Amino acid sequence: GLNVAIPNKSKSIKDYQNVYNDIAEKIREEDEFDNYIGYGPILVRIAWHSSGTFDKNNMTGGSFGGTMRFKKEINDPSNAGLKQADEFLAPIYKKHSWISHGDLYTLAGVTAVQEAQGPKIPWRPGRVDQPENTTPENGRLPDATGDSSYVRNYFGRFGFNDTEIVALIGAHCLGKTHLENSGFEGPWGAASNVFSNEFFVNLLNENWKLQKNAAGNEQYDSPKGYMMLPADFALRQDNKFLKLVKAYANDQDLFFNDFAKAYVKLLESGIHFPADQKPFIFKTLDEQE
Ligand code: HEM
Ligand SMILES: NC(=O)CCn1cnc2ccccc21
Repeated sequence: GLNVAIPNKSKSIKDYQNVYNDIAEKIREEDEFDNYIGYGPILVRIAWHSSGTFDKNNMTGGSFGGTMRFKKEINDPSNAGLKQADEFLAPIYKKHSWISHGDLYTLAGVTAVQEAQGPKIPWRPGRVDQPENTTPENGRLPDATGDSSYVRNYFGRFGFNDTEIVALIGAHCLGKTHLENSGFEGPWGAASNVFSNEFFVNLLNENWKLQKNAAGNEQYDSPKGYMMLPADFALRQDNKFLKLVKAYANDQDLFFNDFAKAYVKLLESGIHFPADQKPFIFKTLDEQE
């Protein structure tokens, strides 16, 4: 059924900014993680994967219940590598255990985008931890080998349109694929921890070659050592997606605005918030110097 947010009346934006700051400082502190990419990208991924189990057809899954904390969900093969994000957040939860896990995972994803110089992501608390038996079954996250109709159909389960789909996948400007996690590898070039429209610029401008990687999976590789998943490349292979890819490659502000809106919609999928609950917009560490 529909999940109704229950904001903690005793907590203000100050309390949540403190959690944001602890996450942001820990990201800065532990900068050597994953060959100096840092924890930002996998915090974005755990926020997306905890939300990405939502299914509007039966109103199950999504970020509300914080079920990523349970073995069944974190051990989903689609979540390979995300235990490191969960372990990163454990001391944050220990210090602020008044927060729900659903709010913590999504707030971490907001913090990571903003601290990577990305757009401001308005965020609302009120997710309530649900018991282990509400954990959705494995297999609700997308397949990296999908084509454009697979991708459009997959995100249709959330009610996302083409603009929201292309904008969201632009988060692949962050981090990298790891053979041991997903069976895809790269980029060998400097994977980025700065949020930008580079994913779209590379997708359009690089000289891509489809080839088998060391795990025997096909991926697109470029002479500069960049890579794209088949599901990434699918955005070039559909006219409506391609139009959006070009728009974002040529206008980073447009990408930032559309990404912020779609990311909020993703992180809040399946949740009803009180009409009068205004979102919080957090300051970055740099803005609080
Ligand atoms: C068609 C949809 C998508 C597919 C098939 C997909 C697939 C993947 C795969 C296979 C990886 C590599 C994981 C690893 O090997 O460590 C990855 C990483 C990542 N994904 Fe996606 N993804 C999709 C959509 C999204 C969305 C909507 C977001 C966020 C809004 C996102 C954010 C990320 C980030 C930040 C990483 C890098 C993680 C790291 O550096 O460890 N992805 N994705
Ligand atoms: N800069 C790169 O070539 C890596 C970009 N990239 C493409 N698809 C991706 C999927 C996840 C993380 C980074 C990804």
